[in-house]
Amino acid sequence: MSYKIPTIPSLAHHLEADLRAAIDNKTKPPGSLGQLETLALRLGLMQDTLAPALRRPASLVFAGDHGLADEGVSPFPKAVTVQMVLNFLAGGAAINVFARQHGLDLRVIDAAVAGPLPAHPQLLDRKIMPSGTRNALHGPAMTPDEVARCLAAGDQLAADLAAGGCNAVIFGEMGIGNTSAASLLMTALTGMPIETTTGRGSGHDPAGLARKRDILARVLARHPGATTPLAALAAFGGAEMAMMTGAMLGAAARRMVVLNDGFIVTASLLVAARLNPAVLDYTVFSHTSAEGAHDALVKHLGGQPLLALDLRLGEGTGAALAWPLLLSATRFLQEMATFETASVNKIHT
Ligand SMILES: Cc1cc2ncn([C@H]3O[C@H](COP(=O)(O)O)[C@@H](O)[C@H]3O)c2cc1C
Ligand SMILES: O=C(O)c1cccnc1
Repeated sequence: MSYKIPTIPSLAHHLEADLRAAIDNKTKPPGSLGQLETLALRLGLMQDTLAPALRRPASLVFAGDHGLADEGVSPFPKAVTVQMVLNFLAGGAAINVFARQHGLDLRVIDAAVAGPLPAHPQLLDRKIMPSGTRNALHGPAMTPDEVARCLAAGDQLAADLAAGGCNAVIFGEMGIGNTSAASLLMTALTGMPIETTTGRGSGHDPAGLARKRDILARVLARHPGATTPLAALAAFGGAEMAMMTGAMLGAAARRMVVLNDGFIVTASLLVAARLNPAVLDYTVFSHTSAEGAHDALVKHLGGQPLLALDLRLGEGTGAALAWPLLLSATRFLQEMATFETASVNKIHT
């Protein structure tokens, strides 16, 4: 299987002055809607229009298991991945609640969940590895071919969503052990030390965190050559992360908004940005996670998160919570009166 890194179109910079003027002509002091103005401008540049609009948003939870979870890098057992996927399908997880609240179409993508799953209208079977990734302490988590298949499946997912009229993707994930994969990718690709890139994940105590760091240092030492994006994905995984990387690049290639989430989604974005930095032109950073490394990674990528709610859940919950702010950005631009239409004085005479 070969995967071609997609070309991502440049932002519509020719519209920048007109968008700025449209925003400044609304009945408010210039700049007073702060980051919402920046968002409105960026959405116009992404969509190549003076009237950006968000259509058929999709909330995607990419799920996969990690062989490294067998080493105890997570305080929770591997089985929780499949159990949580069933919970998503039953509508009982946090992301289900927020997706319902905001009218978001929720889909779970099985990239590598260890265990059979029932057919379900919200479940997309894209299983690349039926038992999850391999244990990165003993060898590569994935083969280069498995990585390519994940990236291609992610791209196809973006293509299918675009064909259905969707122009905004809300990224989320589920996979016990995937904060470890995220930390390993971050260290391998940025050079930041394991102490900086590794946190409590789903809730380690200090002793558990020390053990996790020790294991991750041993994994890193096992893969000294894994410093390019594709080599790092193969060494550390996970399949759900590689699929997100492919879907992010595919979404940006189709001028869709990439709504980023917490630590694991951002590590997948780091890989995407190393493959094609233009993906960041289409990315909105939804929140800063309480997982300490997230802040450092967002800064590394130059992101400006909308929310800081001390979330440390994943699933796309931070992105779903930020969604109405994106809607507000498009709606003030569409619906607010201008100084002229509302006969409001613009300058002191
Ligand atoms: C019940 C439960 C629900 C979750 N939903 C998301 N995560 C989050 O925690 C996991 C990563 O943390 P670690 O690397 O420590 O395993 C991922 O599945 C992430 O989505 C959950 C974790 C648990 C336990
Ligand atoms: O930041 C996140 O998304 C996160 C942090 C800890 C555990 N799971 C997810």
